[in-house]
This record gives sequence, C-alpha cells and structure tokens, in this order.
Amino acid sequence: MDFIFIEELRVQASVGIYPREKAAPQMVELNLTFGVPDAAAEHDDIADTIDYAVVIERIRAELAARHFNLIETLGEFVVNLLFDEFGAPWVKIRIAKIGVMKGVRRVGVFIQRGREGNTLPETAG
Ligand SMILES: Nc1nc2c(c(=O)[nH]1)N=C([C@H](O)[C@@H](O)CO)CN2
Repeated sequence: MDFIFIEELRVQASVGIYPREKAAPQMVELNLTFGVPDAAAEHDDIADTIDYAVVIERIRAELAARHFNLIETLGEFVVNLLFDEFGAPWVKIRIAKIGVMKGVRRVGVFIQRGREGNTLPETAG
C-alpha cells in the first residue's frame, strides 16, 4: 500500500459546544494520511488512485454544510467520507482547533483506522 498525505489543510467548519461556536464557523487544521493502491504508480494513471485534489474539495464542501458539536464527531465524519466515498483502505487523521483556548495553540483529535480489518503497516505511523 502507498500513502498520500495532506498537511496543514485549513478548512472553515462549524464545530463546538458553545453558542459562539454554533453561531459562526471557525478555522480547523487537518493533517491526513490515507492508503492508496500500489497500482497507481505501476500504471501512472489518476484513475487507479484517490485524487487528493478531489478529497480536499469534498472535505471543504461537506464541512461547510453541517455543524458538529464535538471535534471527535467531525473526525469520524471525515474518516467515513474517505472510506465510503473514496474507498481508502486505511486512514490517519489529526484535526485541530487553532487558538480556541487561552494558552493553547492547538487542541483536537487524532484517529487512525483501517476499513474492513485493514491494519496499520509499520512504516505508515
Ligand atoms: N473531548 C472534547 N472536549 C471538548 C470539545 C470537543 O469537541 N471534544 N469541545 C469543546 C469546545 O467546543 C471548545 O472548543 C472549547 O473552547 C470543549 N471540550
């Protein structure tokens, strides 16, 4: 399995338990790694892989369309988007709110999961 990574993707999202967080979207930062088939490199064809430009577009569109109370729920939503819509076999994601609490630069959630029993290869951590 090969892996695509997307680093420091900044997206507007409505997330949080407080009225001010429900009233307006805030910037969240995503770091993502997901598995793709080795066949892409063999055939040099975008049709054999997951197009990361489309992934970024879909995450932006989906997060703009809904509210999440918890950052955990937002994380699970993105993981399931990668599994269900893109067929990714394995996903690692880190999502952070930036400067949302005094004295804390970033706070968020980290999820690492395989679809249908796919386990983490040693080299992917
Ligand atoms: N485990 C969690 N704890 C908290 C969350 C969360 O999403 N998961 N969220 C908040 C507030 O929305 C946060 O943004 C406070 O500044 C508090 N705790």
